Amino acid sequence: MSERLWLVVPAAGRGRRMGAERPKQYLELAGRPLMVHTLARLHAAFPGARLVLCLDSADSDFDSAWVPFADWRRVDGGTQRADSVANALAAIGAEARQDDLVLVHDVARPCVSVADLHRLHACLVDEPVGGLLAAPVADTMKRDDGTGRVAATESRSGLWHALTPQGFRYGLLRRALAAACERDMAVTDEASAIEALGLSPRLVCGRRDNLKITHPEDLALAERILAAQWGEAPTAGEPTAKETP
Ligand SMILES: Nc1ccn([C@@H]2O[C@H](COP(=O)(O)OP(=O)(O)OP(=O)(O)O)[C@@H](O)[C@H]2O)c(=O)n1
Ligand SMILES: C[C@](O)(CO)[C@H](O)COP(=O)(O)O
Repeated sequence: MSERLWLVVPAAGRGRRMGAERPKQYLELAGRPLMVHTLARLHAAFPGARLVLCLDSADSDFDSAWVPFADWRRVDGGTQRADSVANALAAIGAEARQDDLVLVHDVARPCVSVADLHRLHACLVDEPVGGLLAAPVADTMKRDDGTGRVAATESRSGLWHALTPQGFRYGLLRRALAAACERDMAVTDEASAIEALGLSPRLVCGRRDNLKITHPEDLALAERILAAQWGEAPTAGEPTAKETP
């Protein structure tokens, strides 16, 4: 299969659950804007990839000097995450081949390890359906009764947390997102759009510390994760040592 790799980074969210004065991708994390960490990790893993960065059209915080990729472009985000990703795919329609691999990674996941990125890519190179990084659920699962009390304990067997990146062939992913949009389906990740076509994306076991920064307390946790991954207090520059799980 083709070796051309596209990276789509949805970064057009407003960070409402974070409740900060600016979108969370611009908050400081270990001395740098959160987005810088995410882009640095992706670049460390795939320096020759082509990047498509989805940004809010009214974004005034972004600085193009943060982008380490030689081949990159900015596209406007959409109303939902899936709309941002669909815009990115439409923007590269004239260049992308149907079987090009597209990895979609949330800007809000700055702790993704280079080892996981490489493992996912290796698993997807000859995988026509595509797949995603995911982590098996480790806790006992409760269902609530709607009043704040437990209605039932659910089996965790076979349950996984969906992480990113999620990687699919360009043509398949574009078709899947268009079909989901036509059916007005709420898709919170790429895999669910592919599943709606009757296909089964591959689950690639990833590290649990590939945290999606969502709530205020996640920032401090992510700083500790980055420090542990680097094996030292975080400083400027590329994360290198102790990246392999
Ligand atoms: N219209 C949107 C909504 C989200 N995202 C991106 O999708 C990822 C996952 O979304 P989430 O964590 O929900 O981010 P926000 O939408 O920013 O957060 P919130 O839902 O709390 O507002 C983030 O990288 C976010 O920037 C996007 O590109 N376009
Ligand atoms: C894509 C994703 O990160 C997988 O866990 C997630 O679905 C996006 O988060 P959201 O909060 O639903 O936008």
